[in-house]
Amino acid sequence: MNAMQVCCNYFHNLRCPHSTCCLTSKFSHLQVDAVVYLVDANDRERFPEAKKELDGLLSDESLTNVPFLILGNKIDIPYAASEDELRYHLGLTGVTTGKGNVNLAGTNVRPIEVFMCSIVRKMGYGEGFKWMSQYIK
Ligand SMILES: Nc1nc2c(ncn2[C@@H]2O[C@H](COP(=O)(O)OP(=O)(O)OP(=O)(O)O)[C@@H](O)[C@H]2O)c(=O)[nH]1
Repeated sequence: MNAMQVCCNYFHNLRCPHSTCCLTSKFSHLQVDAVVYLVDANDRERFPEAKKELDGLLSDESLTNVPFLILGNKIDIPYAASEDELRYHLGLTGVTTGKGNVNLAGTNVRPIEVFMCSIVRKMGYGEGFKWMSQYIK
Protein backbone atom coordinates (compact mmCIF):
# COMPACT_ATOMS: atom_id res chain seq x y z
CA MET A 1 0.00 0.00 0.00
CA ASN A 2 1.33 3.41 -0.90
CA ALA A 3 0.28 5.12 2.29
CA MET A 4 0.88 8.83 2.67
CA GLN A 5 3.08 9.49 5.64
CA VAL A 6 2.79 13.02 6.83
CA CYS A 7 4.48 14.62 9.76
CA CYS A 8 2.14 17.18 11.21
CA ASN A 9 4.27 19.49 13.26
CA TYR A 10 1.84 21.55 15.24
CA PHE A 11 3.71 24.63 16.29
CA HIS A 12 2.41 24.65 19.83
CA ASN A 13 3.43 21.08 20.34
CA LEU A 14 7.11 21.24 19.45
CA ARG A 15 7.91 19.24 22.53
CA CYS A 16 5.34 16.56 21.82
CA PRO A 17 6.09 13.19 20.19
CA HIS A 18 5.11 14.58 16.78
CA SER A 19 7.83 17.19 16.74
CA THR A 20 10.81 17.56 14.43
CA CYS A 21 13.02 15.21 16.42
CA CYS A 22 10.47 12.50 15.89
CA LEU A 23 10.61 13.01 12.12
CA THR A 24 14.39 13.07 11.93
CA SER A 25 15.12 10.27 14.36
CA LYS A 26 12.29 7.81 14.94
CA PHE A 27 10.80 8.18 11.43
CA SER A 28 14.04 8.52 9.48
CA HIS A 29 13.73 4.91 8.27
CA LEU A 30 10.28 5.60 6.78
CA GLN A 31 9.47 7.10 3.43
CA VAL A 32 8.06 10.57 4.04
CA ASP A 33 5.73 11.64 1.23
CA ALA A 34 5.02 15.14 2.50
CA VAL A 35 5.45 17.44 5.46
CA VAL A 36 2.56 19.46 6.83
CA TYR A 37 3.88 22.21 9.06
CA LEU A 38 1.20 23.84 11.16
CA VAL A 39 1.96 27.22 12.66
CA ASP A 40 -0.19 29.23 15.05
CA ALA A 41 -0.55 32.47 13.09
CA ASN A 42 -1.78 34.21 16.21
CA ASP A 43 1.34 33.49 18.26
CA ARG A 44 3.85 36.02 16.91
CA GLU A 45 6.19 35.53 19.86
CA ARG A 46 6.93 32.03 18.68
CA PHE A 47 7.49 32.81 14.99
CA PRO A 48 11.30 32.73 15.46
CA GLU A 49 11.01 29.29 17.01
CA ALA A 50 8.72 28.16 14.21
CA LYS A 51 11.21 29.42 11.61
CA LYS A 52 14.09 27.61 13.30
CA GLU A 53 12.20 24.34 13.35
CA LEU A 54 11.09 24.77 9.75
CA ASP A 55 14.61 25.60 8.61
CA GLY A 56 15.77 22.42 10.30
CA LEU A 57 13.26 20.37 8.36
CA LEU A 58 13.98 22.13 5.07
CA SER A 59 17.68 21.40 5.39
CA ASP A 60 17.16 17.75 6.31
CA GLU A 61 18.76 15.71 3.55
CA SER A 62 16.16 12.98 3.76
CA LEU A 63 13.45 15.54 2.95
CA THR A 64 15.14 17.23 0.01
CA ASN A 65 12.44 16.38 -2.52
CA VAL A 66 9.50 16.18 -0.13
CA PRO A 67 6.66 18.69 -0.65
CA PHE A 68 6.11 21.06 2.25
CA LEU A 69 2.67 22.40 3.07
CA ILE A 70 2.85 25.26 5.55
CA LEU A 71 -0.46 25.89 7.28
CA GLY A 72 -0.97 29.19 9.12
CA ASN A 73 -3.69 28.33 11.60
CA LYS A 74 -6.18 30.37 13.66
CA ILE A 75 -7.03 32.98 11.04
CA ASP A 76 -10.48 33.23 12.60
CA ILE A 77 -8.78 35.32 15.30
CA PRO A 78 -8.93 38.95 14.14
CA TYR A 79 -5.31 39.81 15.00
CA ALA A 80 -3.74 36.68 13.59
CA ALA A 81 -0.89 37.28 11.14
CA SER A 82 -1.73 37.66 7.49
CA GLU A 83 -0.32 35.26 4.94
CA ASP A 84 2.30 37.80 3.87
CA GLU A 85 3.34 38.43 7.47
CA LEU A 86 3.67 34.73 8.18
CA ARG A 87 5.65 34.18 4.98
CA TYR A 88 8.00 36.98 5.99
CA HIS A 89 8.64 35.64 9.48
CA LEU A 90 9.17 32.10 8.27
CA GLY A 91 11.60 33.26 5.59
CA LEU A 92 9.31 32.12 2.81
CA THR A 93 8.82 35.38 0.94
CA GLY A 94 9.58 34.75 -2.71
CA VAL A 95 10.52 31.18 -1.95
CA THR A 96 7.25 29.31 -2.36
CA THR A 97 6.46 27.49 -5.58
CA GLY A 98 2.92 28.65 -6.31
CA LYS A 99 -0.67 27.66 -5.63
CA GLY A 100 -2.89 25.79 -8.05
CA ASN A 101 -1.44 23.30 -10.47
CA VAL A 102 2.23 24.01 -10.94
CA ASN A 103 4.14 21.34 -12.79
CA LEU A 104 7.52 20.96 -11.13
CA ALA A 105 8.31 17.57 -12.63
CA GLY A 106 11.89 17.35 -13.77
CA THR A 107 12.87 20.68 -12.22
CA ASN A 108 14.44 19.42 -9.00
CA VAL A 109 12.44 22.13 -7.21
CA ARG A 110 10.83 21.10 -3.95
CA PRO A 111 7.13 22.11 -3.81
CA ILE A 112 6.51 24.43 -0.88
CA GLU A 113 3.52 26.67 -0.30
CA VAL A 114 1.71 28.55 2.46
CA PHE A 115 -2.02 28.26 3.04
CA MET A 116 -3.87 30.04 5.83
CA CYS A 117 -6.53 28.13 7.71
CA SER A 118 -8.72 27.83 10.73
CA ILE A 119 -8.96 24.33 12.08
CA VAL A 120 -11.88 25.21 14.36
CA ARG A 121 -13.80 26.79 11.49
CA LYS A 122 -12.84 23.89 9.20
CA MET A 123 -11.58 26.22 6.51
CA GLY A 124 -8.46 26.72 4.43
CA TYR A 125 -6.59 23.50 4.99
CA GLY A 126 -8.57 21.62 2.32
CA GLU A 127 -7.03 23.78 -0.40
CA GLY A 128 -3.64 23.12 1.11
CA PHE A 129 -4.05 19.36 1.14
CA LYS A 130 -5.43 19.46 -2.40
CA TRP A 131 -2.38 21.46 -3.50
CA MET A 132 -0.07 18.99 -1.78
CA SER A 133 -1.75 15.92 -3.24
CA GLN A 134 -0.63 16.82 -6.79
CA TYR A 135 2.99 16.30 -5.71
CA ILE A 136 2.57 12.97 -3.96
CA LYS A 137 3.52 10.07 -6.18
N1 LIG B 1 -9.37 30.24 17.39
C1 LIG B 1 -8.84 29.08 17.06
N2 LIG B 1 -8.44 28.23 18.01
C2 LIG B 1 -7.90 27.07 17.63
C3 LIG B 1 -7.74 26.70 16.27
N3 LIG B 1 -7.14 25.51 16.23
C4 LIG B 1 -6.96 25.13 17.50
N4 LIG B 1 -7.42 26.08 18.34
C5 LIG B 1 -7.51 26.04 19.78
O1 LIG B 1 -6.25 26.20 20.34
C6 LIG B 1 -6.25 25.55 21.58
C7 LIG B 1 -5.08 24.64 21.67
O2 LIG B 1 -4.05 25.43 21.61
P1 LIG B 1 -2.81 25.07 20.79
O3 LIG B 1 -2.54 26.16 19.85
O4 LIG B 1 -2.88 23.69 20.25
O5 LIG B 1 -1.79 25.13 21.95
P2 LIG B 1 -1.32 24.02 22.93
O6 LIG B 1 -0.24 23.30 22.26
O7 LIG B 1 -2.45 23.21 23.41
O8 LIG B 1 -0.82 24.88 24.13
P3 LIG B 1 0.53 25.70 24.29
O9 LIG B 1 1.62 24.99 23.57
O10 LIG B 1 0.72 25.76 25.76
O11 LIG B 1 0.26 27.07 23.73
C8 LIG B 1 -7.49 24.74 21.71
O12 LIG B 1 -8.38 25.42 22.56
C9 LIG B 1 -8.02 24.72 20.29
O13 LIG B 1 -9.40 24.68 20.24
C10 LIG B 1 -8.20 27.61 15.29
O14 LIG B 1 -8.14 27.40 14.08
N5 LIG B 1 -8.73 28.79 15.76
